[in-house]
Amino acid sequence: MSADRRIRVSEIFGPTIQGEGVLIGLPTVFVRTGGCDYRCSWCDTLHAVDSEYRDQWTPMTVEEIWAEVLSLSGGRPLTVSLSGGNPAIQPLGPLIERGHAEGYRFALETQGSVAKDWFADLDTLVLSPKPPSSGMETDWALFEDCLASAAGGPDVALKIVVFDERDYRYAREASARYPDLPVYLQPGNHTPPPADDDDARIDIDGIMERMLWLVGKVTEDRWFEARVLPQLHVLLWGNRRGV
Ligand SMILES: C[S@@+](CC[C@H](N)C(=O)[O-])C[C@H]1O[C@@H](n2cnc3c(N)ncnc32)[C@H](O)[C@@H]1O
Ligand SMILES: Nc1nc2[nH]cc(C(=O)O)c2c(=O)[nH]1
Ligand code: SF4
Ligand SMILES: [Mg+2]
Repeated sequence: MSADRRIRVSEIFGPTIQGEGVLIGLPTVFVRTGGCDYRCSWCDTLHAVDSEYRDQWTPMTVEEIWAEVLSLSGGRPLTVSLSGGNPAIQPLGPLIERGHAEGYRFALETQGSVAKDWFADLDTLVLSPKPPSSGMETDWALFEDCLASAAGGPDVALKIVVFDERDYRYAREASARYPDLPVYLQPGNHTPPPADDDDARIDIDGIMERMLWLVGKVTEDRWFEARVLPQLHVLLWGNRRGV
C-alpha cells in the first residue's frame, strides 16, 4: 500500500464504553487519528492534535489497524468509533469497508470542517461544531458539505460543548439551523489534560455545576428536544488516556 493511503494513528484502545452523545454507554473500540485543522482552546486531546506530538503518530495500513481492532474485540463485531484529531482528514473509507465486511459498525466524530464522500458509508456521524469559547469559527458552508456527503447514509447527530452563556446561545442557533437533527449538549471540561501528561486529575465538582446550570437553561427555555449528557468516561476515569 502506498504511503499516502496509510492512516495516521495516534492510538487504538478499547473495548471501553462510548462516553459521549448518541451512543453513550455502548461498548466501543476507539481508533484515534493524529492531526487536526482546528486548535480549540480547551481541546482535551492535544496529543492527537498538536504537530509537536507527530512523532507519536504511526502511519498504519488498513490491515494493521484491522488486526488491532480484531484483537481488542476478540473478533466479536462491535462499534468502532473514529475520532481524533479530525478523523475526516484521513483516508478512512477502506477501513470502514473492511470492518463492515465482518459485521462491525462505525461511528465518526468530527467538527464538520472537512467533508468526505465515505461519510455516506458510516453508521453514525456525530457533528460537533465548535462554540465561541473554543476560539474557532464555524464555516457553515463546509458544515453543509459534511451533511450533504452523509445524505442517505448514517444516522447524524449534533453534539455541542457548552462552557458558558455564549456557547449555549450558539448551540441553540446551530440546532435551529438543523431542526431535524437530534442535539446533544455536553458540559465543557475546564481542566483538560496537558498534552504531554497523563495526569487524570479533574474538577468533577466544576463539571457537575456546569451540568446543573445547563439543565436549568434547557428546562427554563422549554428546549425539550435537547439532551444534556456528561462525558461519562470523564466522570469514571477523569482525564486518563486510552479509556
Ligand atoms: C477530541 S474531539 C475529536 C473529534 C473532532 N475533532 C471533534 O472535535 O468533534 C471529540 C469530542 O470531544 C469534545 N471535547 C474536546 N475537548 C473537550 C472539553 N475540554 N470538554 C468537553 N468536551 C470536549 C469535542 O468537542 C468533540 O465533541
Ligand atoms: N470512553 C470514551 N468515550 C469517548 N467519546 C469521545 C471520545 C473522544 O475522545 O473522541 C472518547 C474517549 O476518548 N473515550
Ligand atoms: S476540533 Fe476536536 S480534536 Fe481538533 S482541536 Fe477541536 S476538540 Fe480538539
Ligand atoms: Mg475525548
